[in-house]
Amino acid sequence: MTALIETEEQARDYVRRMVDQAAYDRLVRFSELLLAENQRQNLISKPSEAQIWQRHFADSAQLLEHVSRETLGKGSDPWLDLGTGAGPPGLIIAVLMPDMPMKLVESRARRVEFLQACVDDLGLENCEVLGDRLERIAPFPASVISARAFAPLDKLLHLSAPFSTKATRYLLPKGRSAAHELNQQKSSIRKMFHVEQSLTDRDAGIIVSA
Ligand SMILES: C[S@@+](CC[C@H](N)C(=O)[O-])C[C@H]1O[C@@H](n2cnc3c(N)ncnc32)[C@H](O)[C@@H]1O
Repeated sequence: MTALIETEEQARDYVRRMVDQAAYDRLVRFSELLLAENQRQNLISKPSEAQIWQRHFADSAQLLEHVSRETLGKGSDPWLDLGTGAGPPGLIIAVLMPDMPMKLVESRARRVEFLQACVDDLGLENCEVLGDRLERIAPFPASVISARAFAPLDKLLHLSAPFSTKATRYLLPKGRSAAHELNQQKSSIRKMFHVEQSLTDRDAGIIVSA
């Protein structure tokens, strides 16, 4: 198992090892855009500004440990990220996997504007921002559904069900509540998911479908 990522330097190294120079440069540019916009709207917590690689970029990038990158890419059903907000994890994944069709759903207008400006600035042709509530978006089959800090697990599964197929992989960073949230579900749901250790927080987990 990859060692826990405990510092900004380790987080940068972890992400850097995953990407080529062009993608790494895009992430550096995105960090600048995010920090600048965080002065205008509340996108990420102030304490996390100094830990952007650990708390946001590596925390998002680690989701790729739980998918088969060989089977995802051009021609795949889209990866759907719910409630993308400031960008994590969907926009970071879009940078890391430039061939993967990404759809980022976000309902708040100022966040949608920011996400779209980032997509344009970074030239992310694989990435579409869907600026509406998830409930109002026409369903499509998603190869992966990710969501960080979006909704409680039962609500999340209910809202995302129209986008889910037998082949859909759920990747749900759930912080410290992961195991507890999963244990609260009925047994048919519990059997479909398990909890993976987060690499960026020893007490956090990622709920992953089988
Ligand atoms: C707490 S933020 C998390 C943002 C980001 N995923 C992160 O981890 O930093 C949750 C986001 O989900 C969006 N959201 C909540 N319910 C939504 C819905 N039904 N449809 C689309 N977006 C929604 C909110 O506007 C907000 O930006």
